[in-house]
Amino acid sequence: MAFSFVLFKYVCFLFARANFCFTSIEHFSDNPNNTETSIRSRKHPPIIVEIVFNLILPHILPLHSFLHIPMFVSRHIFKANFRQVARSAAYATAASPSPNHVNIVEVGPRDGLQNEKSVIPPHLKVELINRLGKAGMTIIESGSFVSPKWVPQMAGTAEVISKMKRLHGRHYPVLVPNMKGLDSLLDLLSQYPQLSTEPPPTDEIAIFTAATDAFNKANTNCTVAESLERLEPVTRRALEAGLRVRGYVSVVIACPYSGKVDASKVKEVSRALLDMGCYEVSLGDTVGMGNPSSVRAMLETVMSGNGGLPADKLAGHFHDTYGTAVANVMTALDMGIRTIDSAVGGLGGCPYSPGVTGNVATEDVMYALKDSKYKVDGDLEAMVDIGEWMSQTLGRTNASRTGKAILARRERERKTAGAKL
Ligand SMILES: CC(C)(COP(=O)([O-])OP(=O)([O-])OC[C@H]1O[C@@H](n2cnc3c(N)ncnc32)[C@H](O)[C@@H]1OP(=O)([O-])[O-])[C@@H](O)C(=O)NCCC(=O)NCCSC(=O)C[C@@](C)(O)CC(=O)[O-]
Repeated sequence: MAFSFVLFKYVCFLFARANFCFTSIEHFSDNPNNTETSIRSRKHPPIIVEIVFNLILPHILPLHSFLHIPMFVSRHIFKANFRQVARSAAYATAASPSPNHVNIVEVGPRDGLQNEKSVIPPHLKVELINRLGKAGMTIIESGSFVSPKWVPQMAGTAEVISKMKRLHGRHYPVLVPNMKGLDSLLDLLSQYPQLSTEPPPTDEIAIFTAATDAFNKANTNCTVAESLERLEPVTRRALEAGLRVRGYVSVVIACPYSGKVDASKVKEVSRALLDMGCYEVSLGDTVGMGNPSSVRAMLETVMSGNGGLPADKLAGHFHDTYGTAVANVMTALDMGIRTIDSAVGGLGGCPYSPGVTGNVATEDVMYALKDSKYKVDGDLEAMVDIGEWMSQTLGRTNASRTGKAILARRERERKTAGAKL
């Protein structure tokens, strides 16, 4: 009997300690500069469980009880404060090991596939994401919680992100256009046990708007101002749920409906997204008409003058319609930007920009930065294999110049080796 009593006391104590550790993780993860722990700490036990285990039981069975009251109080005070901080301060896309480390946001599974003619089965998307993770991609945009009536290719995202292999320390953002999309995502996340050692399906959403009303109406059926109004509560709720929020501004150079874009509008919309709580804004040359000179001019306007945005809050997102995407990436890097969106095999297009070709190929970016002062994560040879596999599977031409060159080199080497035998 006495033994059982002591055992019970220790179980209570251990539970309280575990709860305290868990609380500490949550405080830490709410620190916006920490990107690693947030995935394990979206929720905490119901308050009644805490009261029983942290306050009542330790007093009935007084063991380290002096610790529990301050723990309980601090937990509930700090929780609110850290959330405030999270909203206004900044995450980094990833903790960059050096000032010349370039973060690649691999957008192939989302931006790359959303414009395919046929609907791609979830298992194929899962396979693509798994291969990209294995090849060392650290941020993989994995799908969209948008209306399947608008973008049928993104249907099944919940299944994809539930089934893909989630690697620790990686991020798998998904696009969310409105509260309905966020509701669906949060519903899914609520099914994952809070103390699981498995990362949840995602810890990040991306919201999107544009620099022109015409494009935004075609893309999301509302003006830019209306979209910002719609996205503010979505962002707030996502941050409260412990998710990272990234923003996109489309058509930063040219709009397929209204022509040349005023860069000061790009600056204004980007600022609005950062003020809302986005940790970073990706500037999309959606139609791929930019060249180094227009990209530089746009970035100069966005980054300088009154309310200029810092380079570490911006990312470059270039489509390759005119073959200038790699040059535009180099221009953005030269201007201090260190996050680039790209898609394996140069997959992509945009459903609301007819004629637009894919994103800059990840392989081409990796090759362009090889032996330079810039460093990127990932295995180029493995990415070439993935780009070729995906292109063949989709029955499309591999759009990566580097991919094709490396495949040709391998073929030559294979023939030379065969001839020697
Ligand atoms: C924003 C809406 C929904 C407005 O579309 P809407 O028609 O105005 O919305 P609604 O609220 O009237 O709803 C219409 C129907 O959609 C449903 N619905 C509504 N929301 C959702 C949702 N989240 N998930 C699932 N279903 C949804 C809703 O329930 C309803 O269903 P019904 O009653 O008719 O059966 C729509 O315009 C939309 O989904 N647009 C998404 C477009 C898109 O995904 N574009 C591509 C991504 S952006 C991009 O590629 C650019 C980027 C980021 O890569 C950067 C660059 O290159 O520039």
